[in-house]
Amino acid sequence: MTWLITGGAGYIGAHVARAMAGAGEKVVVLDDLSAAVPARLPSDVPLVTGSTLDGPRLREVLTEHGVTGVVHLAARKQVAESVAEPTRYYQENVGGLATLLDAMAAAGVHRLLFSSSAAVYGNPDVDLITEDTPCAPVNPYGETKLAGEWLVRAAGRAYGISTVCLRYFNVAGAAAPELADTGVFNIVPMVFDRLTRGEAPRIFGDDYPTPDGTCVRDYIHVADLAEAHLAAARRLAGDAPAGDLTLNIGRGEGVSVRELITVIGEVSGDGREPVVEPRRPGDAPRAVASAERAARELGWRARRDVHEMVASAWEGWRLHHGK
Ligand SMILES: O=c1ccn([C@@H]2O[C@H](COP(=O)(O)OP(=O)(O)O[C@H]3O[C@H](CO)[C@@H](O)[C@H](O)[C@H]3O)[C@@H](O)[C@H]2O)c(=O)[nH]1
Repeated sequence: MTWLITGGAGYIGAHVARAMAGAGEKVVVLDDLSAAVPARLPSDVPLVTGSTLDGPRLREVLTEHGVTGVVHLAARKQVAESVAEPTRYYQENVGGLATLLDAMAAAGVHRLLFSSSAAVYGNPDVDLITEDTPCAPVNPYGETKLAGEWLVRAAGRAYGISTVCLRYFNVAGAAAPELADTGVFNIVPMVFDRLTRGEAPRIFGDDYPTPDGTCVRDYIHVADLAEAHLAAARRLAGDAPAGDLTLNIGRGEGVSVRELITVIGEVSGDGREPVVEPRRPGDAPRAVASAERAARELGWRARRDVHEMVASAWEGWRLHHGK
């Protein structure tokens, strides 16, 4: 197998590229460098600069590198931006995927791993979200991921492509400091940012129907997530056809905002009391995966806990922000 990883120079992509290359898989990365740190990639992984919207370029890369499977992560992923610029999200996330699927069909590539999101579920009122929980996304970002899954399955049937869709829950941490997320869009870097400025962390609402009143999420270490990709890629490459698997990728364990901020205080040595602010529009009280199907289908389970996520993210934060 030779795997093309689209978006492979981004935060999650570089972890996947390293995990797959480190496990002996042959890997090529395609990235438009819009959110990339190319130095994240191992030196023996070729980096092709290009967009998944560019069909001729995609066909060229698939053919020239003898690609036999694709791990498609290239996408825009900010919820607020998707609300402000929905057409861009549909164009890049759904249009880019359609272009990629056409190129794969033309080049005879029959295996695809698609990066989806827990955002496809919206705000379901359940204790554990299974893959059969109805999908009802509440923002354009989640819609593009759900539409992407539909397209993946339809094209899989039409073109004979085996597919796996991985629905990531809340990704955090870093496998090495230089691989850390440089964006400040999710709770862990947002709290680090506040502490670095000498400000109290913010809790967006403490009147939710949860044990401590703050929102509960299923945080997953990006190194575990990368290992899930490796397991899924091997499943796709194996003799037993994968068909069209759809899997939650989480730990199956809920952690509240207040609990997470306590861990961040312990790790950073700055345990100042958070301030409670109004609820952030659109937040679900609880979003926790059932991780059973992934365990059954891939023999994969997350191994790293929240403390490890926060500690590794903090090392990366200190490297990038010179603290
Ligand atoms: O300073 C902060 C930042 C966040 N939060 C809360 O922390 C929780 C987690 O927030 P965030 O890290 O922004 O993640 P989510 O809103 O859960 O969304 C993430 O996780 C989803 C999958 O579960 C993905 O679809 C999204 O793209 C990704 O941003 C939410 O309840 C927020 O209200 C705070 O209380 N204070």
